[in-house]
This record gives sequence, structure tokens and C-alpha cells, in this order.
Amino acid sequence: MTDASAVRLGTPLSAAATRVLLLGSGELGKEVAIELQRFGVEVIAADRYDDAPAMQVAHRCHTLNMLDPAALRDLIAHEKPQLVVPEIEAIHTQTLVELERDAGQRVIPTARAARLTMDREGIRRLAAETLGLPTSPYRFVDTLEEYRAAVAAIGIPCVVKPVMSSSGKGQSTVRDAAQIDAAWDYAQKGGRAGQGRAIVEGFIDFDYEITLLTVRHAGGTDFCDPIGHLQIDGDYRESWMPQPMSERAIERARDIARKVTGDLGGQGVFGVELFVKGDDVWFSEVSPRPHDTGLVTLIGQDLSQFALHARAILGLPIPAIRRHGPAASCAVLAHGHGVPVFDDVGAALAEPDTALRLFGKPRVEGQRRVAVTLALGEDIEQARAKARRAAAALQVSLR
Ligand SMILES: Nc1ncnc2c1ncn2[C@@H]1O[C@H](COP(=O)(O)OP(=O)(O)OP(=O)(O)O)[C@@H](O)[C@H]1O
Ligand SMILES: NCC(=O)N[C@@H]1O[C@H](COP(=O)([O-])[O-])[C@@H](O)[C@H]1O
Ligand SMILES: [Mg+2]
Repeated sequence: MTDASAVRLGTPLSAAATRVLLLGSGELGKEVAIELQRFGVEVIAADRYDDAPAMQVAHRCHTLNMLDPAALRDLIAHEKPQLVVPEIEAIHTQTLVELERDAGQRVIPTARAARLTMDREGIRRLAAETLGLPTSPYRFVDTLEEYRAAVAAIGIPCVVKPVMSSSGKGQSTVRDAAQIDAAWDYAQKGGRAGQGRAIVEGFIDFDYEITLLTVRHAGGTDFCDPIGHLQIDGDYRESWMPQPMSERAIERARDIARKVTGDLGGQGVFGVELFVKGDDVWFSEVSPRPHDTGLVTLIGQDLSQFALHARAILGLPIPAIRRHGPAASCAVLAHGHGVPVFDDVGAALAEPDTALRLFGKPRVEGQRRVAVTLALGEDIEQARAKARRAAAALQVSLR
């Protein structure tokens, strides 16, 4: 019996190859590429710069501006992939919508999911207004005047973000009136699309925040254990699993995740970001792809989020996800300008049950995540402390 959603697996570089095109080739795509390679998939990696991490483990690669509709269309026409797998948000997603609609191009999880989540407005309106999920109060604004009125209406503290940004770029929290105008200027500079629309969100005073990895696959929808995480300036620094939660809170979290991923549809891993206070849960946003905080699954589970994504998109079964106990990850950032060089890698791996990934990013200009350390422990605190020690032992310099 053949499953309608299953992709036939061929031999790479032959006429019968199963070709997957990754749009975005960072550290997350690199792990997806490795998992796809294990199934004999022909992997094509694309990004805006040469020698991106996933390009280093792909069969072929392309450097292009993926926000350029003509360039994106030409690439897909040239490579004719069975599956297009977005790895970042900065893609001309309307082109994907058109190719899916007019040419039956398969996009993971769906072109609509990629389009809605590239823009905070798309996903926020879907979650809050269409699906009725609890979110922070919010307003979208285009001008300084509208922005000041929104801050007055929502109140301080509030969080200001460009509608097109990720990893905290252009994001700030306004804690007193003196910070209002600076937050607007920062949002205008930090967006992917340059100046433009921003969202003002009411500040949620959560006890903790989680990513609920949700995998939609041929056999149904499954959840990983909740991943707790620490963010600094809107960017992930540490994550751990399983985050302890009340019965009521985890039920609510799964209910929200089921609704939002069910609406977005398709197959693959989703990172559903949620804020939790007591038994209350708010939806924040969702990645229709593996999540940076989900790097912890590289040590916390037998099938990492990347392995789960590969299986789900190829229509392969996921009969069980085995947990390895309390696990943690710690991001390693490099600051300055140059090519990363790692010393004392041995010291970072000296303790039992530790691992790491050096991403192979070709250069750093300013601040960039270049590696992650991973650890298992008796409990979450121990796992986190071990992952932090490994990160501190790793010496990163820029040449
Ligand atoms: N309304 C809010 N109330 C409280 N904290 C918030 C709010 N919005 C964002 N944050 C904090 O900022 C972090 C980053 O926000 P968000 O996920 O929206 O940004 P992002 O740029 O999309 O990040 P990423 O791409 O890494 O997911 C959140 O994980 C949370 O810690
Ligand atoms: N929060 C989203 C996220 O972590 N995305 C991951 O970071 C890469 C971009 O890194 P870069 O900015 O160093 O090029 C992306 O390609 C993806 O792997
Ligand atoms: Mg986020």
C-alpha cells in the first residue's frame, strides 16, 4: 500500500532523485539537510550568502536574494524540487503561494503557512481574530503618530516590533515614557523590509515561556515535551526540556497548538511559542519549521526536531518519540568582525552527556550565533548548568 502523502525516495543525482530545496541554509537547515541526506534525498541549499551552514552539507547550492520574486521563481523552475522547504521567514512567500496554486508545487508545510508567518500581522490576526486564541493585546501602526496613540491605548510596559523581523531584530520593550520614541526608531531600522509597519503588544508578565514543538505527519499530530527558554533582547540564549507545567496549562498549550497548526495545515514540525502564567496560556507566534529553541532536541530525544521534520515532510511514520531525560542547550554568540575560530573544544566536551554543534558560519559582522552546546542532567538545573559550562569553556575568536 502506498500512502498518498509519501514521497518516493530515489537516488540523489540520478533521474529518479527526490529533490528538496531548502530556502534558508542556517544552523537549523543544516541539521534538516543532514537528516534528509540519511534518506538519500538530493538536497539543494539556498540562502542570501555563500557557504551558509546547510550549503556545506548539501548536494548543490545557490546564492540569491530570496525576497526577489523573479530570482526565486527562476531557482524553483531550474531545480524542479518535489518539495520546497522554507528555513527562514525572509522569502518572497507570495511567489510560493502562486507556484503552489498554479503549478502544484509542494511547499512545506503549505505556502499559506509560510506567507502568514512571514508577517506578524498575518499570523496574529489569524490566531486572535479568526481562531479566537488568547494573545497579548496588540495594534498595528504605520506612522509615529499612530504608534504613539497605540502605546497610549495599550499602556506601558509594551513591546514594539517590526512586522517583518525575527530573532529580536528591531524589537524593544518600552518600560517608561522616555523610551517611547527610541523604540519606534529601532523598529524602523531593524525590520527586514526596512522602514514600515510595526506591532505594539501589551507586555505579558509571564511566569515562563515555552516552545511546544508540534509535528503534523502522516499518522496524525504529536507534541514534544514543552521546551522552556530564556530570551535576551528577543533572542534565544538557553532552552531546556521538559519544562514543568500544570496539567491545565499543558492541556491549554496543546489545545492552542492543535488549533493553530491545524489551520496552517500541511506536514512538518511547527514551533508554537506560548507564554504561561499559572494555568493561563497566551499564544505568541509560530514557526512553520524547526525552531532555534528546539536545538535542545538534538540531545533530549531520539528523533530530534530535524529528524521529525524530515520524516514528516517525506510522509514517513513517527511511531514514537523517545525522551532522554532533562536536557538543555546554550547558544554561543560571537561578537566583532571576522571568521570564527574555536579553541578548547575539548574542554567544552569534557563532561559526560555533553555535545555541541559548530555551525560553520563563514563570517561574523557584529553579533551572530555560531554554535550551541547541549547537555543532559539529573534535573533541568543541572542540565542547564552543564550546557552553560560547556559554552563558557568554548573559546571563540574572530580572525
Ligand atoms: N508581548 C510580550 N510580552 C512579554 N514578552 C514578550 C512579548 N513579545 C515578545 N516578548 C519576548 O521577546 C521574545 C521574542 O519575541 P518574538 O518571538 O515575538 O520575536 P522574534 O523576533 O520573532 O523572535 P524569534 O524569531 O527568535 O522567535 C519572546 O520570546 C519573549 O521573551
Ligand atoms: N530565530 C530564527 C533562527 O534562529 N533561525 C536560524 O538562524 C539562521 C540565520 O542565522 P544568521 O542570522 O546568523 O544568518 C537561519 O537560517 C535559521 O537557521
Ligand atoms: Mg519568537
